Amino acid sequence: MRIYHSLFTVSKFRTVFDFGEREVAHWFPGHMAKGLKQMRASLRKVDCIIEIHDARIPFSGRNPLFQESLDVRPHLLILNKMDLADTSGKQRILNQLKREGVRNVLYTDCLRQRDDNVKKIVPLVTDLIEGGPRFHREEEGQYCLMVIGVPNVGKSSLINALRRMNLKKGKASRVGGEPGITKAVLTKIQVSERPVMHLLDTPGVLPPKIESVETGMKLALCGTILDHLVGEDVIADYLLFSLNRLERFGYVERYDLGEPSDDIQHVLKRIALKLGKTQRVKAITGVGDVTITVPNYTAAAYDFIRAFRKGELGKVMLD
Ligand SMILES: Nc1nc2c(ncn2[C@@H]2O[C@H](COP(=O)(O)OP(=O)(O)OP(=O)(O)O)[C@@H](O)[C@H]2O)c(=O)[nH]1
Repeated sequence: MRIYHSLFTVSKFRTVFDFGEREVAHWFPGHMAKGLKQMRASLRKVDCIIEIHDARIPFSGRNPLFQESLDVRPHLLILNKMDLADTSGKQRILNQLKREGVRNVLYTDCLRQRDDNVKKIVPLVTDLIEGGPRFHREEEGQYCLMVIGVPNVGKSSLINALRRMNLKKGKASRVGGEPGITKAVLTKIQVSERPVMHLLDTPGVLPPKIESVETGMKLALCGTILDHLVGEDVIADYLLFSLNRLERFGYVERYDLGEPSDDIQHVLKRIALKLGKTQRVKAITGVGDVTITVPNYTAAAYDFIRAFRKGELGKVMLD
């Protein structure tokens, strides 16, 4: 990959992103918070909470709403999608998390067939549970875990990876439901024999905590908020801003741009032309109608965002 002169970075790129008058209040649809109450009820039956979040945003958007339940039980933070994250500053992140009281952290890639860190989860969780008092549940002799996190961070993928690795069979055997647990979290999946450990097979979906427009934009970039609520055009612009800020210039060659640019209209136009995403529109002129070809900016924005989410524009750390 070509190295672009850092002078370019200093002189031509925006140093701050103009978020305008955007309102984040509607970026998380209210109905998604509905599950929280249900989740709180089932948390009482849980010995360890596995919170999963996107490794590209270890701080942004994590929801502390369940924290009161955490006081009495161990908590493991899984930073997933590590294959998409720039983990060179891992120690800084672990230190900051520690200062915030988050001590148990594992990085995972749940799509990898055999991820060594996914393998570490059951032994680590066992240590955590056995190292602390199990209020109310001392008599049961079985451990129950719950996976929680904001949308699209890989909760289901983690559950599948745990099943794949620990059950050594394609499909998990289901164990009977318990009265008093809502239907949505009725099913438990065994993930370990010694000690007997179950996982509630329906993960808890938390609404992301969107404390600022920038947090919202990072969450959107990682696919945690529905794109259309934020707007693909502004997500694409924030992506361009972020790639330039992080000096991830893979997009320049991918889309034959020649040199980095900070102008999203210019970049999207080049993407559209490169990918053949153009539209023919009729224009009325003084001498009659003519058909002209114009770039499809929306389709180009989609491609740009999708390429980023697949890791094709390089690994990043957005926090
Ligand atoms: N690159 C990468 N992608 C992943 C990883 N884990 C999950 N994904 C992808 O992320 C997307 C979301 O994964 P899910 O497991 O459905 O996430 P979820 O948290 O259960 O999503 P919701 O049901 O929307 O709350 C899917 O496209 C997965 O293939 C990972 O470790 N790396």
